[in-house]
Amino acid sequence: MKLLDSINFPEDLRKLNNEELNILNNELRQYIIESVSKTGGHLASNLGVVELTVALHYSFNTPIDKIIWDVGHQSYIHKIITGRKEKMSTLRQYNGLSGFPKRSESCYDVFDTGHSSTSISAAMGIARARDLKKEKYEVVAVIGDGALTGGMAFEALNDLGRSNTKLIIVLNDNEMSISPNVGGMSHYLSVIRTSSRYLSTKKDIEKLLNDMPVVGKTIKSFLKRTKDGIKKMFIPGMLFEELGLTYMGPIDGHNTEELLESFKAAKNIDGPLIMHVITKKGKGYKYAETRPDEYHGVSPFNVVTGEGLKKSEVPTYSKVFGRKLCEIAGENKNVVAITAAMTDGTGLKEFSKIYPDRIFDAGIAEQHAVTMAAGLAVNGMVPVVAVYSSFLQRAYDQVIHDVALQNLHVVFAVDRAGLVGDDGETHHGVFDEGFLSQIPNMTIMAPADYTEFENMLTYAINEYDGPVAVRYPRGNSSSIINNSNSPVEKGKGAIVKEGSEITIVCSGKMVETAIKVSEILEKQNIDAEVINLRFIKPLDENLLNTSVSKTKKAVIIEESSLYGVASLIKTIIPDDVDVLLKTLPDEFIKHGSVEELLKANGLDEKSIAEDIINNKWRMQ
Ligand SMILES: Cc1ncc(C[n+]2csc(CCOP(=O)(O)OP(=O)(O)O)c2C)c(N)n1
Ligand SMILES: CC(=O)[C@@H](O)[C@H](O)COP(=O)(O)O
Ligand SMILES: [Mg+2]
Repeated sequence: MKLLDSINFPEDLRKLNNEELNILNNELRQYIIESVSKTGGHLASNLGVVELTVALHYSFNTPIDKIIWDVGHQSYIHKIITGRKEKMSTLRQYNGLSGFPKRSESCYDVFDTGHSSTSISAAMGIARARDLKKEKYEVVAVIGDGALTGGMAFEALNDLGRSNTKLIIVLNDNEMSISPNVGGMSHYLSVIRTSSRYLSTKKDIEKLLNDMPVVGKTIKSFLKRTKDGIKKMFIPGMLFEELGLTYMGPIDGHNTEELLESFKAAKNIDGPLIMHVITKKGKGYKYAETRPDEYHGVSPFNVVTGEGLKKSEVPTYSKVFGRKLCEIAGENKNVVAITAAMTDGTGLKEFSKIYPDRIFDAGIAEQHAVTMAAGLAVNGMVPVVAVYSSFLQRAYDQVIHDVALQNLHVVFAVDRAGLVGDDGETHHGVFDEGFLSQIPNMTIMAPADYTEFENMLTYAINEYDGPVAVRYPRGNSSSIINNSNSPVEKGKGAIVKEGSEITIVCSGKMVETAIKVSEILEKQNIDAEVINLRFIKPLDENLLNTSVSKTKKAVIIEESSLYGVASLIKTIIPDDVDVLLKTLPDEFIKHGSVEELLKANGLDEKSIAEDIINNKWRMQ
């Protein structure tokens, strides 16, 4: 019988003594390794917060006291001990548990997260509402050192510091973002981490200073001159103190006793407090401990060897992007790459090794990354911003205000465009076609295969001048599309398959789907023409209207939100043409495999063909 068998909710935890808690922590760690080895997910981050999560739910009266998890990828332990242990086998699967906190899943999930650096702002809102309603409970934001590099976190700290709002921030510092953390804040935290003194509160410091035997004239005059100056020498976290928060730490995030004592002390400190907790990402699993970046997000793996169970020889779009950018940068010395803490995910690892001086990791700071790119462009460089579609949402005004308005040549490599699958609503890249199309001066391309992808990257970087985006999906593709090697010309699409009865309009990954649809239709003696837009903006209106004027029926297929480019295309098709829109609905798409989600939303080739055959047409 394992202790974990009797643990389902936090009240079960609170019956345990410290020794039992330590046993439970070990059992939880093994449980997570086994479970995530089957489902995949965010392993290293969760291994690093086992003791922290148990101590939080032990110390705070959840769900009355509220815990907000920044990003939320590290909330698996939280989910296990808040009634969802048995459901962990459904993690990130269609109709299963989300990989992030979801209010719809549990009252213990206080705020939905997924994108970084939102927890302090959300916690402040929750705490301010508490105070306005004269309610009494603790509000705790758990934020990682990576997430703390996000601009929103600084905005919230600035507001919090002088607000005197009772709020506890637990800074989970493991020196890692997905890759090793970067930036001045990360350096500042490392200075504190390495400080030999474990000073738990400011009061201890003042006691230390008052009891300090005053030795030597210099120290005495120095003491007299500025007590704060001495504090700066001794007290870690003065940056936070000067912002108006009480700093506690550094605290050993794997020492349950120290955590419990610290949380107990924290409850008695008025106003905003930041607890600097030191943890190890990947703790307790040797592969994840030694390679926390590789084990940040994992597919199902063999626990003994640490090896992934699924291996594909076909390179991903990200891999093809990184390889092509290295080639282009070898000839074009003005090319620089920019990432917002996603070097590995965007395929820039090779680039960072070959051109270490020509890549800039902004931290989890997409807004800064985009405007820095604008600065690089205005001063003669050709910046390539590699960014996931959903994370680019964070920098929408920067794209408009700092890049497009000045018509600067910034290249956006928009990765994870379209459904991403397991990460769900917060991470699907289904809005970028819409939100980028609306921006004047913006040009948008979507490759249908790797040949087209590489040609579009070369065109965007070396031939084009102005704001330009190339959007491409998560994962890999082995499709080879007819005409994909024809020269890239601004606003020019291509006919992939001639037909006479129906025009199928599509771009990117959907071109392969459209070809499969046309093959199903052919068996029903329906002759379809397939148009590969290639350019989402500007659209090839001539090609489009020539084809639809011939067939008088158009099916527009886009793996984007309904009110994206498909709706735009519909407005330029003549009124006498029947139009069928096959897009994602105007709602947030949950998690699941991409195949399941496409099918669930009628975007698999069979569903599209059936709609056409069943004549689900809709006049303008
Ligand atoms: C706006 C945004 N940009 C990028 C990401 C991708 N991302 C997810 S977790 C992560 C690193 C988080 O580091 P940290 O907060 O230190 O958490 P840890 O994994 O170390 O526990 C990043 C960059 C994101 N979720 N949101
Ligand atoms: C939690 C987070 O936002 C990232 O870890 C994201 O899950 C990475 O996505 P990919 O797995 O598509 O790189
Ligand atoms: Mg971290």
